[in-house]
Amino acid sequence: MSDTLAGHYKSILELIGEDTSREGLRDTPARAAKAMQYLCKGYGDSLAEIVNNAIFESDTEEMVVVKDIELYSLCEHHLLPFIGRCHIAYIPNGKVLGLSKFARIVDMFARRAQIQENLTKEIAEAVEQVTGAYGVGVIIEAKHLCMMARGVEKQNSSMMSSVMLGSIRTNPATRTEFLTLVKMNK
Ligand SMILES: Nc1nc2c(ncn2[C@@H]2O[C@H](COP(=O)(O)OP(=O)(O)OP(=O)(O)O)[C@@H](O)[C@H]2O)c(=O)[nH]1
Ligand SMILES: [Zn+2]
Repeated sequence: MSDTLAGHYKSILELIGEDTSREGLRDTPARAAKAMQYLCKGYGDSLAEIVNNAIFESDTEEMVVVKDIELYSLCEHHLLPFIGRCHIAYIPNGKVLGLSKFARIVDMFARRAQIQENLTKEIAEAVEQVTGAYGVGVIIEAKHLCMMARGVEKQNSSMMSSVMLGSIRTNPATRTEFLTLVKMNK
């Protein structure tokens, strides 16, 4: 698979007018293949393996927020990176999830070809599925290289997307609490 991918990168380099035998490019097809496989490694992950049973009993029913989780993803339209931060809130229902697992869930879905809206939804649904929480909220703020380095070339615009599920969706006070906690200390 790696060799096939490297072969395709070699063809791409030739098609853009490069000389693939020059010293600087000799290992580039193999490197690029490895990098692309890394950027897309989320396809190989499963939620159960990622979570690794790190779910703990707890009687807290107060909102937990994990914010500013960096994310690197690939826009599925141009295969260019979009880069940003993800904020996740949930209201536990008898169980809390190991802290690092939120970042692992973000990576599992970000490390694929994505659009931001679907990424946001997939993270929210995974957190809901794993925790059985009363409510889940996910916000992503990201900058898309396809809008910065090419196309409309807008350097300062960013995209915000959100998905609220359960009580965070239906209870306006809870939703406001999440938004307030995300904005704190910014
Ligand atoms: N909604 C959404 N759109 C995205 C995302 N990433 C990239 N896009 C958009 O996908 C669209 C693809 O539009 P097309 O007209 O098919 O492609 P294009 O000619 O390369 O578009 P331009 O970027 O406008 O030059 C563009 O408007 C991109 O900005 C994303 O995560 N969410
Ligand atoms: Zn794009």
